Amino acid sequence: MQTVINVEQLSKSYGNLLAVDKLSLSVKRGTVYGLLGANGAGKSTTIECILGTKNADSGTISVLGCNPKKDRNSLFQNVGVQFQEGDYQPEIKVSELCEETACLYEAPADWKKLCEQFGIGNKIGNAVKSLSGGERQRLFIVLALIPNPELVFLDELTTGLDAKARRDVWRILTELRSRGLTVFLTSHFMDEVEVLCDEICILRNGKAVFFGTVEQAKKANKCENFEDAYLMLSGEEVEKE
Ligand SMILES: Nc1ncnc2c1ncn2[C@@H]1O[C@H](COP(=O)(O)OP(=O)(O)OP(=O)(O)O)[C@@H](O)[C@H]1O
Repeated sequence: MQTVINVEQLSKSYGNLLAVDKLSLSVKRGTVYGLLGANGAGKSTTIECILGTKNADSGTISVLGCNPKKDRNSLFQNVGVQFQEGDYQPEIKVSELCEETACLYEAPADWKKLCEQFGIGNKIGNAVKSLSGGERQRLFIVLALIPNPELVFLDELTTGLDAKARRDVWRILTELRSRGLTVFLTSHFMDEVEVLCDEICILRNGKAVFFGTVEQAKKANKCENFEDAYLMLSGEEVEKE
């Protein structure tokens, strides 16, 4: 299977704080990869270094065969990114923001269809700022998918979504994966990780402490429940006696 993301020995510090410590990982095409860890573990910093929006101190990164620092244009066309809060004009409508985004890409997806799929089809005439938190979150996933990307980064995928919206997002992502999309996500919801992720990496204070599948994490820690295994590995809960 083709490798879509390859990270070798990535390190990044902020002053004295080592946020990412010699991290190496690789992601295969058509899979969902979960980067997990407690608040402050280094997930967003890793994603920003992979995207080239932050400078790593050391290490090598390849995304879709490109160097994210040097091949920005080619990556921009093929990679989608979900932002937590967008940088949009205050009065802009959903339709306008989608249209403006679609104009930036050579082969954009049908944004109206995406809005329908994500349950905000009836909101396209509304101002973005008037959307509820969960609706805005869904809009940001739509915006990430408008490029028709080969690879999409979804940071805190379903934070703020209600139960039905989360299930809908899972269903759509599973469908997109079956059509070859590669997904790199972070999530604090272990039920979501269990449903979606083919492989995971758990970070603890910037260091990778586990690579593998959800099943392997459970087995290695003798846990029936993945959240228990995750809490032990991530250091969010003291290990069992
Ligand atoms: N610009 C910055 N300047 C200084 N410290 C930073 C900066 N950005 C992040 N950090 C610190 O680096 C560490 C890793 O942060 P990062 O945002 O990567 O964590 P995270 O795993 O994404 O956390 P969360 O789950 O809360 O989003 C944290 O201790 C954070 O306070």
